Amino acid sequence: MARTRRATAAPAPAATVTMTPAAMRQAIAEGVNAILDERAAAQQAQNGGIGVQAAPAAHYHLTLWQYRDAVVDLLWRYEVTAGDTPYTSAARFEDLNISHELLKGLYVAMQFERPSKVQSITLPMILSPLYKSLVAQAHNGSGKTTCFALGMLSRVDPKMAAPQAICICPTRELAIQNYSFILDWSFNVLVEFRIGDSGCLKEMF
Ligand SMILES: Nc1ncnc2c1ncn2[C@@H]1O[C@H](COP(=O)(O)OP(=O)(O)OP(=O)(O)O)[C@@H](O)[C@H]1O
Repeated sequence: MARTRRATAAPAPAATVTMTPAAMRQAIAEGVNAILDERAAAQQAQNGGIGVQAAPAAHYHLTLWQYRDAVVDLLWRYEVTAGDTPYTSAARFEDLNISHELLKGLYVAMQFERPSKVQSITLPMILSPLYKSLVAQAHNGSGKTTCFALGMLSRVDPKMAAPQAICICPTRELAIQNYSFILDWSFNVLVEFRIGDSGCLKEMF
């Protein structure tokens, strides 16, 4: 149901809009309010024209959570602005500055069809100039590992036989998990990966 309602209130397409974070927050608030207004109107119609009371804050947050997909979709429609550099979110992996080998890994080895939401927003920031630092937060299993793995691999030069990227993990288990993920999808990229501890780093450099 939320999807149908959202379609009627669709904002302008990404290509025409550049937004600051504040303007984006405002647009999200307006989008969510529009959804809530429609919902209240529908309830009012169901109640024979009797209006419903304004939602208390806790209820509003709960509703916002229920409509999180709508919020993310609204976010996704706009250009993402980081500092003074605007990035357009990517709908396809081909829209990104990634090599043929890495694309093949995504499509053939991993069988991904298109970027997840966190990927579509963060990958343009990681893969295009000015290559700014990025801190991203998203749900478990939303595709964050692919973001930083792609970021690392796309900046490595396979012709240079020297350590070029380090992925620091809080536990050895996570390091092993990331290692096997990267091995799986970068099967055709001529780069060597090692897993180790601080001693291993000394040895490598
Ligand atoms: N674009 C995509 N299309 C389809 N599947 C994907 C995509 N990106 C990631 N996945 C798959 O979704 C699963 C979770 O991805 P990933 O491990 O990158 O998420 P995560 O956000 O890092 O998870 P966690 O927070 O648990 O570390 C994996 O099986 C991965 O292969």
